[in-house]
Parts: sequence; C-alpha cells; structure tokens
Amino acid sequence: MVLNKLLGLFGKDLAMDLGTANTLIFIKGKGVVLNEPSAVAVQRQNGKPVAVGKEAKEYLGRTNPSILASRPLKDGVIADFDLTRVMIRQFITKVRTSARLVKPRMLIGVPTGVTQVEKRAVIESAEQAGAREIFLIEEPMAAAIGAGLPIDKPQGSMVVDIGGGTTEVAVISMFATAYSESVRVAGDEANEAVMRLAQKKYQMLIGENTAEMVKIRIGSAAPLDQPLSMEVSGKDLVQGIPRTVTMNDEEVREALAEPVEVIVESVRRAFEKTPPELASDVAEQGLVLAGGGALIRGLDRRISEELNMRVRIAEDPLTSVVMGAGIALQNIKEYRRVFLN
Ligand SMILES: Nc1ncnc2c1ncn2[C@@H]1O[C@H](COP(=O)(O)OP(=O)(O)OP(=O)(O)O)[C@@H](O)[C@H]1O
Repeated sequence: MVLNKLLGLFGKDLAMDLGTANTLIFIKGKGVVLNEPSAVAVQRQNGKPVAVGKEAKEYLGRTNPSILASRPLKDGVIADFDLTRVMIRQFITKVRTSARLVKPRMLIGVPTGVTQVEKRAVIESAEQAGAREIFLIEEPMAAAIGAGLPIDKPQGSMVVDIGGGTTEVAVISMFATAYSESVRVAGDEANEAVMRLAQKKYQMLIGENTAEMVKIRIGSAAPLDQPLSMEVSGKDLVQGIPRTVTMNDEEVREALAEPVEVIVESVRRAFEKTPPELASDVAEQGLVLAGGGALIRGLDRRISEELNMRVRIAEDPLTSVVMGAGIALQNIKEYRRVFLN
C-alpha cells in the first residue's frame, strides 16, 4: 500500500491509442510522445524483443525464420496477447526514459462494442506492461473530444473514425453516446483490396506495406482532377520473378470501391438510426472524419455528396483519439463519466 502510494507520487498519467495500425502515447504535461506502427518483432526461440514500432514494421515479410515480426492487433482488438504485451512494454520503455514514468495510470482507447474478453485482454496487457491503474475509453468518444466537438452540450455531434482495423461511427450528446457502430472494415481492408488488384489484374504478388503505399499515394474514393500513377513492384505469380507495373488512380479507386462503400453505408445507417433531433443537429453542424482513413483522397467529398451533408476532416486525424484521451485524462473530473470502467 505504502509502496503503491509512493509510486503514485512519482507516476505520471499516460493516454494510449492502441490501434490496429498505429500506437500513440500522450503524457500529461508533455503531449504526444510516441507515434509508431503497432508492430513488434521477437526471437522465435525465446520471445525476446528484437524491434518495435517503425523498425518492426519494416521487418514484416522480410525477416529470417528465427525472427517473428507481427502486427499483434487485428480489427481493432488484440489478436495475439503475448506479442501485444511485449509491444506495449517496449513502447512504455521507450517513453519512460524521457518521462520518468513509474507505474503510470493509463487511459486506453478501445473500439466501441468490444467484448468483455477483449477489454480484459487490453487491461491485462497494460497491467503486465507496468501500468498501475487502467481506464478505458471508446475510440469515437476520444476522437470526438480530440477533434474539439461539443460533446458536453445537449446537441448531437457525429464522428466517423476510420482506422486500420475498424470504422467507428458515433453520435454523441451530453457526454453520452446516443448511437454507435463499429464495422471491421477500414484501412487494412483497403490495403487488401490493392493486393487483390495486383493479383487479379497483373498476376503479381505485392506485400502489405507496398499495398498501403499505393493506397496512400494514388488511392481515392471519388474521381480526381489530376490523374495519378505510380510504379509498383512485386513478384510475378506464375514465374516467381520480380516485376514492376504502373498503376493508375482509376484502377485503384475501383479496387477500393468495396471498402469505401461499406464506410459510406455505415454513416448512412447512423443517420437512419439516430433520433430526429440529434440527426438534425448533425445535419446543421456537419460530421467530422477522424483516423488515418479520413485522409483517403475524396472520401470527405464522397460522403458529403451521397448524404447531402457537410463533412470536415479533423485537423490532425491520425492523432484525434490520443489527443482526446489525453484531454480526458488531464481533466479527469469532468471526463471520468465517459470512461468505460
Ligand atoms: N494519407 C493517407 N491516405 C489514406 N490512408 C491513410 C493515410 N494515412 C494513413 N492512412 C491509413 O490509416 C490507417 C491507420 O489509421 P489510424 O492510425 O487512425 O488507425 P488505428 O487507430 O491504428 O486503427 P484502429 O482504430 O482500427 O485500431 C492505416 O490503414 C493507414 O494506411
């Protein structure tokens, strides 16, 4: 007890966006101190960490058999418990040196609708990685706070958080979620769509990182004013030798049509299911896109045109969740009520 109290004195508060694609850490009084891919590499034999974050992502699909490189989260939740724990611990170690963290209190963003088992897995991973007390917050709630939406007001605000594993739509009013849905289609599915395009049209295998690069550089959800193209390298499916082809924005847009449609439909459903007063608030105020997927070219325009609605992209969509969680942690008295536990 005494020890805990003592540690508490030195401990700092930390907010974490433990995402399928990226993990971000915010430290009270310091801001965002870590922003890296959710990836880890360990030695197969003894589980010892070899790399984490950016470095580990580069290992994906490139390591020798003695090293296991992985993205331990899938669809917004923990797919590999052991590797997630190692990854969180490595990240905390990274920021600890700069922030003198001792057994921090942690607020972690999780997708809406995660199961009890999934929540337990997040909490246990954080505990074993050294956290003293762990709170959870729904990602869209955190994203809405981070994007500066007036969630404390008796007025409907809509946020659409498009991450790597999940797209989360929520309507929030007076600190409470009036409607929310999480669909397991987001940036990762878009990458897979590009991989399928390479396979079907060009009989070429490309890696996940290459597919992501294609999506980011020339992907879109609506026709562009200027055509875009790029050279894409992979391996010939039949001959097994390296090849390079040129892809253009039109074929990539077609490939992305399916995941984009799922995202647009999830927003449409949210309007259908939101009570009329709140829905008209959203119509008046416009909705906000957050998460890395908000940056898919033309997605804001596409949603705006299909739903006849004003759409704004959050100022820094990739950090909305962690910034919102950080704000909630810094003003814990006011925001304690939005925590899940
Ligand atoms: N400029 C861009 N254009 C299109 N997609 C992008 C861009 N930048 C990042 N992304 C995509 O955004 C996704 C990552 O977003 P984000 O970091 O918000 O997700 P996450 O929080 O890790 O995932 P989740 O919320 O599902 O757990 C990736 O799929 C990435 O490819």
